Amino acid sequence: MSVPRIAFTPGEPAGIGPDLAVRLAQYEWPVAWVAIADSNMLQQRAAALGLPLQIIPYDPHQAPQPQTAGTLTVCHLACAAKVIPQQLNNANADYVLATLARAGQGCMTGEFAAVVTGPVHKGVINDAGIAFSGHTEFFAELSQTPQVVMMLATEGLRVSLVTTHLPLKEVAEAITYDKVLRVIEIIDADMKQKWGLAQPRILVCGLNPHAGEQGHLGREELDHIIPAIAAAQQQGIAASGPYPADTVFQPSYLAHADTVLAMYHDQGLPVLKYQGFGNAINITLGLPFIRTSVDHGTALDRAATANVDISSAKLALTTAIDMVNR
Ligand SMILES: NC(=O)c1ccc[n+]([C@@H]2O[C@H](COP(=O)([O-])OP(=O)(O)OC[C@H]3O[C@@H](n4cnc5c(N)ncnc54)[C@H](O)[C@@H]3O)[C@@H](O)[C@H]2O)c1
Ligand SMILES: N[C@H](C(=O)O)[C@H](O)COP(=O)(O)O
Repeated sequence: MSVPRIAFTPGEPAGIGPDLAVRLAQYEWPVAWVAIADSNMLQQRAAALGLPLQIIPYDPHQAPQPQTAGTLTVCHLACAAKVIPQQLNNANADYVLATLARAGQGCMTGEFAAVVTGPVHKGVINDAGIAFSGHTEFFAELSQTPQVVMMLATEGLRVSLVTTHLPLKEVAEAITYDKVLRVIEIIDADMKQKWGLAQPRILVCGLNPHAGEQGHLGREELDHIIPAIAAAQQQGIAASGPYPADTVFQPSYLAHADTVLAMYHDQGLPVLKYQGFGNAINITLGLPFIRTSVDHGTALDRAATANVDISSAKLALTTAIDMVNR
């Protein structure tokens, strides 16, 4: 059986992404994983951390081999400016996006079986004059996928989102029948495929307090969410709701859920991160390839220090491997 090859993008070079790459490389892995990054910058980070690192230049024509401890295969893309850990520099924004594009294109051609992403700094990319809201939207656009779904998962809880990185004042307008139904369909299909669940149970939140209180606190439930749930049910999908978001995150509801579908970022993710920050991952559903990610940001203050928890990065890589094998 051939060894899968998985791309890893460390993301923002001044943040902890390079630390994650160096520290993951201290372990053996049953797959070939290829860091798409500046190899000099990674070598410097290893030196700053006092860790051994043998960089192997990536050759796409060589048969993938399981990664041995202390080695890191690197597809070298050069940073535009010298990287100083903990100091953002918008001169490197294009470099960060080039690493994502290289990984996404490699996934689409079958060169990589999956991509695992480290954290990027959305602010510095926008400061460089490039409109960017997140990996989720970037990979959707790159692969010309009209709708994808952000899901974060930790032990005992998975939260999916209808809208992702959208200003709050635009959320209500974005909650439409078509969008909610399509998101439910993607979750159903992907959870069957990626987790092997026969009938994923999707608990759908309302948008408004108390799920709209029969229209007295907003009409999005009556006009869009309830009809979308009904249409999904007619297709045989185990979607239910809408549930008030302040009620649904309780053990009695979660016992009957494979995922909770929140309407917007900060309706669902604070609960997930309260439960599992550092031991959770982010997965993009609906893409034509597998993408998993860490659950945290660039943690600039910790770059090139010993105070970096790599649990989420490990989980993102092992989950990608499981998904590839499935
Ligand atoms: N996957 C991603 O690309 C991703 C995810 C979330 C946030 N971000 C971006 O990261 C930037 C900073 O965001 P933030 O400050 O809200 O969140 P953050 O996750 O970077 O930091 C929040 C807190 O958690 C700590 N922390 C984070 N990861 C850690 C780790 N692995 N080990 C130890 N401590 C850790 C940080 O030091 C900080 O105290 C923003 O630009 C945001 O957009 C990116
Ligand atoms: N919304 C994510 C979180 O809070 O963890 C994070 O911003 C990353 O999103 P992307 O995977 O789209 O970059």
